[in-house]
Amino acid sequence: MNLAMHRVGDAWLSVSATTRKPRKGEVDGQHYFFVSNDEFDAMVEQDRLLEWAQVHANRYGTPRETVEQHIAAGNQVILEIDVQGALQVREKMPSAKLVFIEPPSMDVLESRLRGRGTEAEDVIALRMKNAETELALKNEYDISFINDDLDECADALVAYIEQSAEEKDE
Ligand SMILES: Nc1ncnc2c1ncn2[C@@H]1O[C@H](COP(=O)(O)OP(=O)(O)OP(=O)(O)O)[C@@H](O)[C@H]1O
Ligand SMILES: Nc1nc2c(ncn2[C@@H]2O[C@H](COP(=O)(O)O)[C@@H](O)[C@H]2O)c(=O)[nH]1
Repeated sequence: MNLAMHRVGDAWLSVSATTRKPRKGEVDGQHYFFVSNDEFDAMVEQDRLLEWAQVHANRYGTPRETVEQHIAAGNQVILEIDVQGALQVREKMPSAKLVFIEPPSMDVLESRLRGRGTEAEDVIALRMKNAETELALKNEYDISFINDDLDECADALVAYIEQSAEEKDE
């Protein structure tokens, strides 16, 4: 696996490994590293994942090596991960900032998931149930933003990342 991260402004976004099958248009190494169950098992056994979790019936994990290299170089790293993974990262890296991105309402989330047209009904139901569980853990996070207008939410996130970087440098 050729480990990669994407540059996002001044920060770096980690590409996760997953056992989920690619959706139409998803590219291996760009959206995720799409791996088999055996390959994921090997990454766990070799301690090559900073965190990992079973999310909506598949496994997802953050490759440790590139994240640690970027942090050692003084870069900011963004992980787009579920609540189980976020709490594992906080244990291992107490200075990590946890940002919860929440939908404007459960109805909006459901209509967005349906609108994507990539999940079967049973998977949409599972994602909705898990969203309730995740929302219940929102107070564990450092801050939360409502993802109503995408650009506004992205701007709020970028401003928080920049503010966190300034506080770290002080
Ligand atoms: N602000 C927004 N406005 C309109 N559509 C959005 C917005 N944010 C996300 N979407 C769309 O909603 C759908 C679900 O996105 P989301 O990232 O929440 O899904 P997910 O990755 O399945 O969920 P999760 O990360 O919580 O498991 C996608 O099709 C996405 O493009
Ligand atoms: N714990 C982790 N969760 C991750 C990781 N990469 C993604 N995710 C989360 O999985 C769900 C579903 O993603 P999808 O692409 O199938 O819609 C979502 O909540 C992601 O945040 C990871 O490396 N670790």
